[in-house]
Amino acid sequence: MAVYTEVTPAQAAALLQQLGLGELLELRGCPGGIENTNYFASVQAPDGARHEYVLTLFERLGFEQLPFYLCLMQHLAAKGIPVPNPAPDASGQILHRLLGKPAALVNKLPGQSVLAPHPAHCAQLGTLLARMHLAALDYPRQQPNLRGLAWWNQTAPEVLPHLSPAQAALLRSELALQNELAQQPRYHSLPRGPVHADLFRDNALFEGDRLTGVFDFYFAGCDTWLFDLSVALNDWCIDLASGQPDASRSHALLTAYQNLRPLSAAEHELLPLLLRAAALRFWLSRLWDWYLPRDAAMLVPHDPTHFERVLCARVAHA
Ligand SMILES: Nc1ncnc2c1ncn2[C@@H]1O[C@H](COP(=O)(O)OP(=O)(O)OP(=O)(O)O)[C@@H](O)[C@H]1O
Ligand SMILES: N[C@@H](CCO)C(=O)O
Repeated sequence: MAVYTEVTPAQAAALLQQLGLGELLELRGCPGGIENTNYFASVQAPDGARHEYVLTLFERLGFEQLPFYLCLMQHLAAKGIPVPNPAPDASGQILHRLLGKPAALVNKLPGQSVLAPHPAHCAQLGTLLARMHLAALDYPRQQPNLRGLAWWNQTAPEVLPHLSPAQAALLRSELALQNELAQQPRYHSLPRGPVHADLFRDNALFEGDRLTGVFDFYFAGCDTWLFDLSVALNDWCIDLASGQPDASRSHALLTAYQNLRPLSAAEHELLPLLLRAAALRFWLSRLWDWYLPRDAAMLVPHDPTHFERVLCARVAHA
């Protein structure tokens, strides 16, 4: 259960009152997630209707980074993209403070994650990803992807001492390749904008087979659209048992994405390298969580070897 900071019903009720949302009926600690404290809150609105919210206390992120993520969610929601919409107080503030920590209250999206997606699920995700990219084009705030190349370069030396010679060679050569790519004009020609950057299958919900929304924007940042697409392809379209890409799911996701936002010639050319970049990003972050846990009690690390296999598969297919 991801509750690192206990919130009492009275404390949650006071925040709901402050936001004018109504009376707290029930507060439940929320299972899943490794980064933040999450509670589900059932609320009776002043008009008597019952609404479900998610109360998040941010354990990793500070007050300075959060407006980028929360305002992006607000921007996308205002354009009809099914993402959680942070609730404002009377002065329009959507970043709150609870127990000294930054906090947000968002609507709870309906549905469940589909952890074994079929091509039809991937196609819906591809469509939504393209819609999000286009809808975020006029988002005015800037913040880099804080898990981008600069972070990879900074983090690699910390994890390298823990790796076997073969793993270290792979990490060094892939990092060198990405640093070289970042110098090239064709890389700088790629379209970019605010992107989710962590759109895994556990960050999307479906009701039956219908995609009802995506959430967890707390790794979002300005980066290439192709990187974001590659992150999604490396999760939704990979066979978890073998680490190998699944051709029919990849085709479905890419085709649906391109129906709304066709890839340029440079994007087609660079997709194999960005798939390697996206695999490297999550191999590195998982290695970092695995070997250098920030707080052992707080973090249940994901298995890094999965992304080592995905990276090897992407290198082999390149
Ligand atoms: N707006 C929402 N609507 C519905 N469910 C949500 C929403 N936000 C979070 N959840 C639920 O809470 C769980 C944890 O949320 P989330 O993944 O954001 O936590 P986290 O600690 O930031 O996770 P992660 O490990 O993915 O970084 C999700 O798996 C999901 O079930
Ligand atoms: N999606 C990340 C976790 C951070 O949200 C991973 O699977 O490594």
